[in-house]
Amino acid sequence: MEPVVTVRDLRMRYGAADVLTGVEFDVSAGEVVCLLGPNGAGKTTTIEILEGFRIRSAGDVSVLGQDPAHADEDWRARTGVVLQSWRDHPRWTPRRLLTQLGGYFAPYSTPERQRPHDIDLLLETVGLTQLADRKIATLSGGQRRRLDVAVGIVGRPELLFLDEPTAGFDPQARREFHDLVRGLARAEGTTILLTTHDLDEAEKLADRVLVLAAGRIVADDTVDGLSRRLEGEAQVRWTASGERHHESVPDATAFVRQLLDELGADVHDLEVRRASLEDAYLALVQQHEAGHGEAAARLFAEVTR
Ligand SMILES: Nc1ncnc2c1ncn2[C@@H]1O[C@H](COP(=O)(O)OP(=O)(O)OP(=O)(O)O)[C@@H](O)[C@H]1O
Repeated sequence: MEPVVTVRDLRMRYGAADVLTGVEFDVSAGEVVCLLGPNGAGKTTTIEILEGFRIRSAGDVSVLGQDPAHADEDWRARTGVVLQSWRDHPRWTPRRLLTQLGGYFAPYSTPERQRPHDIDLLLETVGLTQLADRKIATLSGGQRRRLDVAVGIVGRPELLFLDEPTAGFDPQARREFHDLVRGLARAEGTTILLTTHDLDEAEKLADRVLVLAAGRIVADDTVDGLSRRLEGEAQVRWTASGERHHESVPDATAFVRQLLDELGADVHDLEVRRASLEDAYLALVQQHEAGHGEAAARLFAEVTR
C-alpha cells in the first residue's frame, strides 16, 4: 500500500539557521504516529510543511499523493488540522461554528465519505453535547481543545494533523483526549500525525514514534521497540574518594565485581539501574536545551539502534 505521507531529505532553513537537515519518514494509512522531540526541535515546522502552510527549503514531500506546497482544494478537504492555537469565536456556540465550517465541506462529499460529519454525532464524539449551545467564551481550556479537534475533523479527513494537542491539560482531560484520538483512529480509520514533547503521551497514543532532534529523525519505532533496544545497557553509579561517578555498561555484574576488586572499601553509594527509554529521552532533552543537540541526537540514535 502507498504510504499516506512520504518525506525524503526534508530541509528547512530560517535565515542562517538550519532547523531541518534531512528528515525522512513514511506514514501508512490508519497509523497513529507521534513526532516527538524537545522544544524547538522543528516539530511544528515539519508538520506545517506537511499541512501546506509552510514552504520547505528543499527535499521531497508527498501527502495523500500530492505535494502540499502545490496541493488543490480537494486535497485540503481530505486533511484536517488542529493547530497549536486557534483563533477564537467567543460569541459563537460550538454547534453554530461546526455547522458553519462543516458547510464548506459539503461539495467534497463522496459516496464513500459523506462530508461534513453529522454535527450532533460530532459533538457527542468530542464530548461537547451538553455544551453545544453555550457561548465558546464560557468553555474551559480542555473543552475548547475538544472543540479544536471537532473543527479539525468536521470535514471527516482521511489524515489529521494535531500539533501539541494536550498542552495545558490536566491529567483527567489528557486521558479523555487520548481516548478520543484513539477512538477516531479506530472508528473512522483516520491516519493521525501528532506532535508532542512528552514521551508519556507518545507511549499512550502512538502506534509508532519518530524522534526528531538536531534536525533529523534519530529514532523510528514503537515505544516498546525503542525500550527493548535499550535493555542491554545498565547505568552503574558510585562514589569513590568523595567523587560521584557513573558508567553505562552492558554487563553490570562483571563491572561491579571488577570495581570492588580494584577499589574495595573506597566504593560507597553503589547503584545499578537499567537504562530506560525515559532516561535516554530525558538526557536528549536536557542536552538539547544545554545547546549540545547534535551530540545528544547522535548518542540517542546510537543507543536506540
Ligand atoms: N518563522 C520562523 N522564523 C525563524 N525561526 C523560526 C521560525 N519558526 C520557527 N523558528 C525556529 O525554528 C526552530 C524550530 O521551531 P519549531 O516551532 O518548528 O519547533 P518545535 O519542535 O515545534 O518546538 P515546540 O515544541 O517548542 O513547539 C526554533 O529554533 C524556532 O525558534
